[in-house]
Amino acid sequence: MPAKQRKVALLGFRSVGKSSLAIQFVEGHFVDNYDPTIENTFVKVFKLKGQDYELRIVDTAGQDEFSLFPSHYTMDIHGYIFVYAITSRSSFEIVRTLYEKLLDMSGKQQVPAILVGNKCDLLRDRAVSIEEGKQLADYMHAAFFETSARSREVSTLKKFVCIFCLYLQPQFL
Ligand SMILES: Nc1nc2c(ncn2[C@@H]2O[C@H](COP(=O)(O)OP(=O)(O)OP(=O)(O)O)[C@@H](O)[C@H]2O)c(=O)[nH]1
Repeated sequence: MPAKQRKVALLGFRSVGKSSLAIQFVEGHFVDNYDPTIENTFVKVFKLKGQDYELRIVDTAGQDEFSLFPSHYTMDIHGYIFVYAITSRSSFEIVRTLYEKLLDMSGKQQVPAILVGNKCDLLRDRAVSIEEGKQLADYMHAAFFETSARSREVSTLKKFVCIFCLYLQPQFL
């Protein structure tokens, strides 16, 4: 059976750990230094329930409320991973704005999305509660996870990739 192609985009504020999550998932290591992304695509091929998948992860540049939402992210993407850092209130608040911009630009009422609260290894610096994360995820009709690229919560990363590969709603494909 040929590999199924899937493409997801990582969206969120600057420095929340989008690249770190992608690198941890695809290459299996943590990058300590901060190197702002312009745009990068990671590819991972793997088997899930007997089916081969070729997953492309588009790592986007950090966005804020003033950024113009790049229109090409509204096309040819199977699902979106919105990332904030649990240590940054502003990174959490920006997610709703980005999500609304995406809906507005794509003309859709809903998109397949996962909300990820990253940096959960920094519990002492927590600025966003799990409850708030869940509430935002409900608003977005998204699955919700807290994770850490640093402490290798790879099982969590696998979980959300599985969601995109197996359970995407046909109407969005
Ligand atoms: N403690 C901790 N630090 C992290 C984690 N994830 C990323 N970082 C650090 O946060 C900084 C930013 O990480 P990046 O992965 O470059 O963030 P980004 O969202 O891709 O940033 P932009 O390219 O600006 O959009 C780096 O110094 C990482 O080492 C995490 O889970 N825990």
